[in-house]
Amino acid sequence: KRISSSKGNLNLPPGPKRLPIIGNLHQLGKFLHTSLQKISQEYGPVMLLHFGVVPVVVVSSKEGAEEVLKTHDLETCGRPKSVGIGLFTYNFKDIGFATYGDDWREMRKIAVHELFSQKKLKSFRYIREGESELLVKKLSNSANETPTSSVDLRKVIFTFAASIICRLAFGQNFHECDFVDMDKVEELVLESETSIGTLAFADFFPAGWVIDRISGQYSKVKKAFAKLDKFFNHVIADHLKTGQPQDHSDIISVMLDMINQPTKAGSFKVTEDHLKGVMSDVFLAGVNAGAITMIWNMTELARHPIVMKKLQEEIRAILGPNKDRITEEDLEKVEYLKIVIQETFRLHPPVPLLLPRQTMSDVKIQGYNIPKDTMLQINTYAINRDPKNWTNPDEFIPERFANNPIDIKGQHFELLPFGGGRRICPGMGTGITIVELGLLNLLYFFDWSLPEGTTIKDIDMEEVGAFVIAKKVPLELVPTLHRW
Ligand code: HEM
Repeated sequence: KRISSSKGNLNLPPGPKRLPIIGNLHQLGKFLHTSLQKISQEYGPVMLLHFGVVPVVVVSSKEGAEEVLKTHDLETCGRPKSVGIGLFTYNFKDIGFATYGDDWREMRKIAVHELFSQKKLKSFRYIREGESELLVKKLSNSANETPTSSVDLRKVIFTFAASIICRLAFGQNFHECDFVDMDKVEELVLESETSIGTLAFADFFPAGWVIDRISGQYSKVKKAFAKLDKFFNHVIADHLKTGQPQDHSDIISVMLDMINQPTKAGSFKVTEDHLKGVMSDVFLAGVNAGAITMIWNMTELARHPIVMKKLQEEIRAILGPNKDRITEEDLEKVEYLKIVIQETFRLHPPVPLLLPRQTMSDVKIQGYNIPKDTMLQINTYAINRDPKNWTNPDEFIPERFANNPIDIKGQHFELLPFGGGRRICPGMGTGITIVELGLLNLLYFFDWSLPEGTTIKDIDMEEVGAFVIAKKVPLELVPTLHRW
């Protein structure tokens, strides 16, 4: 659908000139968030581009984000239907890419009730604390090796995040499970994420599907999806095998029950696609974003030894020496850790463009007319580094958040790592707890150094990803058990 100002007197946002068919695709580099940040520095905080023939309005200011996510939340909380995304979302039957409406509302309600409510958050505490102890045990073994060697923190952290998410959402204890190799879980997540990126982008090329098939991309994508789908089938089969229909202990059992229940004509009917759609969201969004957040935190700390030292001294002074284990009560005490995480979210928002929105009626954003059915992207990466909002925006300075009311919960539009409005991340509480608990364990029990012969300059900061942006090169650090 084209948007043009020729009909009526629409005050459309400015934007770079586009070419026929490909629109502005040729002006976009490898990463959308950084390319769009650069273009917005020339064309302003609300601009109109064309991805192929699809018009896209990009918002890169705090004020614009507030207008979209607060003032016009209801008019803008649709999701564009990218054909490619349909595969991994089981035909948009998930939560993240579901069209705004009754299905989305029902699915989100089930997820909040079964996964994210305060009650569930409390009752899953033993899972998170237990997995943290395993994390410490595993790293202690590496730290005790002589000569000392570095660990691949990406692997360790992904396994930690995946074990927690899969136990609380899928009721699956991966340490005792024979159908998934925990050491390869990060491969499964990252392959799927890359595939989703390929698919989402292929949509914008007029002959995208054809090009993809020729280049072999599509077969890779299909393989990644088949692996993920097989994993979900195993989890479901496992639930049916142990089948205790009255035991509503996890979201899978609850949804399986709903699938089998008769429903009144016209009312919402849960199907296997809905179940797998939610599994896909939880597994990919939950594991990936949480693990990546922890990795970026450890990366920035490794690059800033003074901050690392201050943080570890503070944590150890507050918690006291020789603790056997960290509990979630400890999280309340470690203020400096919270602001380090906040500053890392600012510099490395794991989902820099949030998920795309779509206007459901004509709206005005920052005085510009945005017609119905227009795709909207909020560039939080650009907002997070906007000198109008932050001094020395490219520097890692956690102290900027000390005695500062700005938080990450969607009410402060200059910092939106979990998005905002009605499509705000429902896993925010779970995500924050996993990240804080994992980092607190890593930082209380271990001292960290760079592998021998390397310096801070060798830490590679290159990014990779589509919707979720990760550190490309795994982070290798040497753990040493802290001696009191
Ligand atoms: C540090 C961890 C996490 C970060 C940074 C994060 C970030 C985000 C962001 C930015 C969005 C898009 C919000 C928007 O469009 O305004 C989102 C949506 C979503 N996230 Fe998260 N997330 C995290 C953890 C989780 C976890 C642990 C889960 C589930 C287990 C989860 C499930 C979802 C779902 C289902 C949506 C779609 C919501 C909707 O469209 O209604 N996320 N997340």
